[in-house]
Amino acid sequence: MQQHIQLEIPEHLRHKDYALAVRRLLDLSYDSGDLSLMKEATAFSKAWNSNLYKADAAEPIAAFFSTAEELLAKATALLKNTTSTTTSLLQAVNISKQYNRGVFKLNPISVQIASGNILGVVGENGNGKTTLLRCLSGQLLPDSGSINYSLLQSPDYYAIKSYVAFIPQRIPRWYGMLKDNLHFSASIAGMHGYTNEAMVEFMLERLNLSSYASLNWNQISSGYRTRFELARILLQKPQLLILDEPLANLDIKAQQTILTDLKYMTAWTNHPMGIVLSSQQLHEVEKVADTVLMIKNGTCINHHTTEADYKPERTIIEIETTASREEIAAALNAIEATIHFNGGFYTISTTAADAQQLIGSLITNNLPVTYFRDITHSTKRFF
Ligand SMILES: Nc1ncnc2c1ncn2[C@@H]1O[C@H](COP(=O)(O)OP(=O)(O)OP(=O)(O)O)[C@@H](O)[C@H]1O
Repeated sequence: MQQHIQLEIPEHLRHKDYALAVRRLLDLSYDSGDLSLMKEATAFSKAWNSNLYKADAAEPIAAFFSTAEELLAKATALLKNTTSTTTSLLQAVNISKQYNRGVFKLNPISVQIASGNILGVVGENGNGKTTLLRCLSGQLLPDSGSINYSLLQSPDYYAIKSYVAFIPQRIPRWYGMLKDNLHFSASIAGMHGYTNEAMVEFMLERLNLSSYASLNWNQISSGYRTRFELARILLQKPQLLILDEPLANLDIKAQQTILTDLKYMTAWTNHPMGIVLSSQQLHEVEKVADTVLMIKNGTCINHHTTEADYKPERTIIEIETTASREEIAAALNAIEATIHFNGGFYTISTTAADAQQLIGSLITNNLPVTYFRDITHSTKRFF
């Protein structure tokens, strides 16, 4: 369970996870709903990112801690007694889709999405992830089945468009200065004057985009384009955010940052939201998704919440090692297991031991293991 944010921040400070503490203070200020506090938190984060709180490389100066504590106290006093509750946002039952051209068919799939939750849709290229996401976002009409947008009284095209935001893999280009586009979007969402200014500055800082705000589309990489689009969409406060392959253009560090940020964002009490994202990065998605749906050739082959309801019969691990198959088998001793090699790593599967016993056996026998992962509960076991 996610710790209450105002209790979490002192822990981050104590453990010297300063950058995370600053990001969470921004979240806390947003939850307070107080614009002037958000402005203060934004200024604090900007000062941090400009190294103004670092006299030398080692530790931040005292003003960093006093400002952080002051912001924390102000936000805590302002917070309404709200905890993020889970509300159903969308229920799709047996939706299917076939295009006029081609042979691809999305076979009947049912999904439910609630606020505060992330649904990860995983699968390899061309298996139907985008088709499903476009159906859920109202861009494609399914051939059969039904989609209920739970909080919408009359789900016409415009109502669905403001309820569900869809960020495609290839984002249409923006014209002009990036921050001007954000001010424009905020004003369409009804934010003017001081509110518009404060919200755009906040969103830029929260997504670590402030130093790129005066650039234009051609001057930023595709990873930053995704983040700018995310900032633009968040200013419109959709109930449901659907992202198609948001990790595709990001390096591994940026992938992890955006996934944790998305997880934090679903817990914003000031703007509760559900998220659906598609990806081929199964391992990364599993770390943050509450539910993972795997699609193969247009069919959902696995749909599970991660993962109390799944009782595995076999233990499955994958390892990377320079040892041979024979050496692995010898190191496993009496544990009867099947060993597969895919050219990169070995997959070991057994009903006779748990993951600790397997890896314990390999390590005790001095096998040089450079990577290990227990995939017993992972969707990866279906690959
Ligand atoms: N408008 C269309 N008309 C005909 N076929 C289409 C159309 N859009 C997609 N397809 C086909 O449907 C199949 C599934 O495509 P889809 O984009 O949903 O898969 P995906 O899992 O998102 O793949 P990727 O990861 O490559 O984006 C593919 O074979 C694709 O060529």
